[in-house]
Amino acid sequence: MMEKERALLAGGKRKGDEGFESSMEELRQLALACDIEVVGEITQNLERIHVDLYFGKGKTEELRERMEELQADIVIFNEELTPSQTRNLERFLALRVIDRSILIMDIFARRAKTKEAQMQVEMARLKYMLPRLSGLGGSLNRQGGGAGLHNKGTGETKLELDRRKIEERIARLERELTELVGRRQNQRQKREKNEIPLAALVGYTNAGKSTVMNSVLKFFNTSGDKMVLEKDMLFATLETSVRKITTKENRTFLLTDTVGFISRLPHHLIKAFRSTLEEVLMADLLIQVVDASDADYEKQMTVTKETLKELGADNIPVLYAFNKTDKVTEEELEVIKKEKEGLNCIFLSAKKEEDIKELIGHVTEVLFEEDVSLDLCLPYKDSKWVAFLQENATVTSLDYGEEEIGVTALCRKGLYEKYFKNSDFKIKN
Ligand SMILES: Nc1nc2c(ncn2[C@@H]2O[C@H](COP(=O)(O)OP(=O)(O)OP(=O)(O)O)[C@@H](O)[C@H]2O)c(=O)[nH]1
Ligand SMILES: [Mg+2]
Repeated sequence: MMEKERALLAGGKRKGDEGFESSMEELRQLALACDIEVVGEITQNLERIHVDLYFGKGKTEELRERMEELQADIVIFNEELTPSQTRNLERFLALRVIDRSILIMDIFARRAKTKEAQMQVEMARLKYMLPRLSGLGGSLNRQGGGAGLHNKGTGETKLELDRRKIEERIARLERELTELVGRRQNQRQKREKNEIPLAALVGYTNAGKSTVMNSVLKFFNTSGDKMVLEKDMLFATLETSVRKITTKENRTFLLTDTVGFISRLPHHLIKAFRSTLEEVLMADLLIQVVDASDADYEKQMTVTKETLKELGADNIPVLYAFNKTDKVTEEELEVIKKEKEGLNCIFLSAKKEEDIKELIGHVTEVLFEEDVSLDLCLPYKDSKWVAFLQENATVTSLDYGEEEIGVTALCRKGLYEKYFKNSDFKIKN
């Protein structure tokens, strides 16, 4: 078996950064998920980040000593380092220096299963690498006899070549991704035409989105749609999956499971996954799943809110689903309830049938609140509209008369306006 890399974690705490300790713990989890052994941690209260080495000189010296002492192979910083910080630190420590972004991208790369997710991760990694290439170039130059970074040596030529190759690869990935996304948008347009409402499960990684999705499938679906992966690990889900849900009242909507968010998500990754998360932008309702049993749930809600904003999804109504209530005491629950008074929220355990039913009750209430009730008399030549309504609305009664078919149905406002409002149909009420 290959020996695991031994890592020292490093982080600087800025004034007022309440979530610092938990983000260090999260960094540890991220390292574990990358099969890295964490041998120690070094932190400091920082007034400001130093441009050249992240920490000040003294602390960096201490870092070097600690690494030697613990026989660490790498150091992992808790936030994204600039290309020059990485370069300077690697020179100073003579060891590999990585950061939180690399870990997250590495995990995404391991978990990506679909072609699209793999391409997105590759693109994020290449974009991260591009400005950092000169680091590699630097070492090439050193091999070539200590030439400086800006000298036109053989190293520089090689560097240019590498850079061009990467740029070409990025351009190609971008083209292919645009094509894929275009294809998906077509599917989406079809859906829009049908006016089936869409609710998206969003939230922090490991909050229980996929578990909620599976429970909904279990308790509401008869068509045996495929379950999604739920697991106690960071970023279990990397692609969005959409499933059709039909309630007892015969109301149909789409539910989508999405990639989880995390604090300090690498910027390139957000951009790369934006197309996947476009499902979220299309949603009529966001169900934000919150792990109520996590001491950091507040912070996680803030991060989710910020990420949604960055994606441009901050104008969609949100239903907050405080999950894992089976893991918290009555008292703790009361505190959260008081704290969140006034928010549109619901408390549940994803594993309890009655809770899931209540959740779906709320969801349908929001999704169908603007429904219009239709009462139509259709001549037999227009009977195809019966099938249309059966497919796209909730038909509540059908009456086959001698000349006409009487149909009553609940349909979405958009559907009503598009097909029925200004039509020649005889509308009863
Ligand atoms: N006790 C308890 N555990 C839960 C509940 N909901 C989810 N879990 C557990 O929490 C872990 C994470 O669940 P997932 O559904 O995979 O979380 P996720 O939000 O989809 O996570 P990512 O896909 O990584 O973003 C799993 O081990 C679940 O079994 C709940 O209501 N109660
Ligand atoms: Mg998931």
